[in-house]
Amino acid sequence: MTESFELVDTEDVDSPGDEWEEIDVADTEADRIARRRDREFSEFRKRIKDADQFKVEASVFDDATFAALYKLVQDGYIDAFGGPISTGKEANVYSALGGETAADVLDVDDNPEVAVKVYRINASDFRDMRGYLDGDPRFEGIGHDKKQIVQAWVRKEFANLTRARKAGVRVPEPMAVERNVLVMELLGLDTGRAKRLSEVHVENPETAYEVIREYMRRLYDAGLVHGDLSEYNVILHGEELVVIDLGQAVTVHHPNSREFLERDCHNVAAFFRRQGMDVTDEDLLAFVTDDTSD
Ligand SMILES: Nc1ncnc2c1ncn2[C@@H]1O[C@H](COP(=O)(O)OP(=O)(O)OP(=O)(O)O)[C@@H](O)[C@H]1O
Repeated sequence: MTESFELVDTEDVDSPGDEWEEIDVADTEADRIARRRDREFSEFRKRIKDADQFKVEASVFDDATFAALYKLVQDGYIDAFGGPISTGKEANVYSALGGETAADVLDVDDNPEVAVKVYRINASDFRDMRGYLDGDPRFEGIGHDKKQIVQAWVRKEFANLTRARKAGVRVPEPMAVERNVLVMELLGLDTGRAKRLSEVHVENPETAYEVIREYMRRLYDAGLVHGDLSEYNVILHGEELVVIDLGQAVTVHHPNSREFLERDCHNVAAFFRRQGMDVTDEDLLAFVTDDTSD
């Protein structure tokens, strides 16, 4: 059997002319850029690993975390890394010198110091995290892949901080989120490590209580419940009380939001009872939900 084929005029055949050369050139340029990026990235990784205060922690970062940090440096949120502030179960918090973009966000002239919260994908208890994302319309359709869950969690913390600020609750100003890394305003700078409410002597507990219950009410009016509020997640920043750790905060749509709110009220009221105040969990709950009969 003979194969049949159609003869075509050579002029109709694409010639390996300009077009092909162009493709070749573009390929080479892309390769060059990719090689340069790889080189810069490994230099960056080495620099972080060699940074004195960063040594131990950096050795536990995976490549994806390095890539996220690298992007944040490129985007001007981070200029130089400082030391660890806290090593938690799920995340470590570091201080860093912010870049130009960070200065723009905070509207300051000099590069500000920033807090960098790095969630550890492997160490995170993502099953527990998954539960907190349930019923949250902002994170519908999130699957069960742990990397995705941790990243959704970090975006959720960023979104919660943004919403809380809009509602008039003093929380750290969120600046950027990249994969498992969150950059935010650094608190308690002048005094070294930021002090928690649990670590200080509260001279005027009445005022502190009024501020915190007002924050809780504003948060609730904005459709959020903190979910882990206590004297450990309120930081003293100068004269201000600042609420932190909004990763687990849920919207009021969450099936357990009422239970979380009651727990928050209990923790807060119990702390102020220990300061000698006559406050009840129920009164606080009624204040927050505006469910007062008077
Ligand atoms: N914006 C910030 N500025 C300064 N310090 C901060 C900031 N955010 C967090 N920290 C410090 O890091 C600690 C841990 O932060 P956070 O509670 O957000 O993380 P976490 O991983 O949930 O911690 P934990 O496992 O202890 O609950 C805080 O107690 C505080 O000392």
